[in-house]
Amino acid sequence: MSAVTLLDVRNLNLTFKEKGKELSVLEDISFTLDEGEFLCLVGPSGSGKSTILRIISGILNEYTGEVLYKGEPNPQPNPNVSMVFQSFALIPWLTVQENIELVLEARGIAPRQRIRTALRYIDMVGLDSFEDAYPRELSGGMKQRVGIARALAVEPEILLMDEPFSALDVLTAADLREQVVNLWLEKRLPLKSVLMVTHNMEEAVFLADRILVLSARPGHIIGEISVDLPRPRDSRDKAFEEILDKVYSMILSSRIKS
Ligand SMILES: Nc1ncnc2c1ncn2[C@@H]1O[C@H](COP(=O)(O)OP(=O)(O)OP(=O)(O)O)[C@@H](O)[C@H]1O
Repeated sequence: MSAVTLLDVRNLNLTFKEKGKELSVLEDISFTLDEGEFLCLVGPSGSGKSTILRIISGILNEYTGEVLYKGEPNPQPNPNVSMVFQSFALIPWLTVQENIELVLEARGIAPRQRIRTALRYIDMVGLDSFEDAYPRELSGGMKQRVGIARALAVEPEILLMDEPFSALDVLTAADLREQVVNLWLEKRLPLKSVLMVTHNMEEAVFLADRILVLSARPGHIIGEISVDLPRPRDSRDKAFEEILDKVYSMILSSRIKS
């Protein structure tokens, strides 16, 4: 039985207009995200990776093309989609719990339920006893745990992640990567699929079922690589290295051609 397609992105084109100049950013981007899939988008800086996430999350809507969610036009915003940001995007004057409750309030969840849900997700990301801390009191890794808890607390089917680990030190990033993959694999949550943007090819091979490689701006998809490796993955395995080489070669060959 083939998997249900959650997102169907068709022929996205986007040109930003700034100070009378046109900047073509996305060129004919088409891909799908299936139920149960972890999909990574990699590509050079400026290739439009974040722009694709912003379109899917409904923040940007000046594109041409289509985004379908389960075969229907993607609602803007789509309550089944939430996002984790590279810069954490926490509100500095709110505590950990209040940061999470805020998104629940925006979704119309009643106060008591908000408290219960926020505490459950704070616990899930390993931050129990930090409910009352302010962002300034937290390390980068802890801030991103809050970012992840906040995104999961609205119980999305699709998690969008925009370079979520790139501002963290190597060990913290490795730890959080593993936790995210476990939360997704455990299937305890309504979360079905993840679409993640990263600069880090090794991270993509570690996490993804499938990697889409974007060209330099204007971004178009130059290739797709399936990562058919058992989990947990080890970057020192030969099969891992072979796939990583494929990703690098695809990016390098597109640079040589352009
Ligand atoms: N609102 C905007 N107005 C004008 N140009 C924009 C706007 N947002 C993004 N851009 C430009 O669009 C291009 C793509 O940006 P985007 O952030 O999507 O790329 P990216 O692949 O995510 O880059 P990076 O990996 O560096 O984060 C860049 O050249 C950026 O400067």
